Amino acid sequence: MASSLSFEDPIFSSFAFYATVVILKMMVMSLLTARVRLSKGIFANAEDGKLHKEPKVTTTHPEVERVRRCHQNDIENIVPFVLLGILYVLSGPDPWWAVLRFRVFAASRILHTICYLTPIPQPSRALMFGIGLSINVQMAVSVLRAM
Ligand SMILES: N[C@@H](CCC(=O)N[C@@H](CS)C(=O)NCC(=O)O)C(=O)O
Repeated sequence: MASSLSFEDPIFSSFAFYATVVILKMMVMSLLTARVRLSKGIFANAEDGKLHKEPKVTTTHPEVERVRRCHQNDIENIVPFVLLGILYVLSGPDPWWAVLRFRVFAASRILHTICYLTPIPQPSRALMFGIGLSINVQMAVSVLRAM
């Protein structure tokens, strides 16, 4: 049965919740990057460090770049999740599977960040990335099969 993009639709309502959770998580990465920059005095542009005691302008600091890569990885995976998720909801998926997919995706992205920033040895991060990617592929296949 087809679903609709209404909060009264339980599948869309679940999607909206988990999509918002992962979007907020992704937005937090900007704040984390700023925090690492300020604590280390590392800036991407000369004008950014004007108020810092000992500013250093570089785009190769390992800790700053790690947070930035983590943010970039979120963008590569969470943007497709949000776009595919809308199409997936409209394709009328099985509610149990749909909610499970949204939950597993959100958990995998939160754990991916923890693995990246801690850092926890591989293949933990690769596994979390793979789980999230697999959910996106599953939703894409469901959408194509609904045509
Ligand atoms: N753009 C990614 C594509 C592959 C990917 O996302 N791999 C996962 C698991 S190893 C990852 O966390 N990559 C680290 C990253 O994107 O910085 C990369 O360059 O690694």
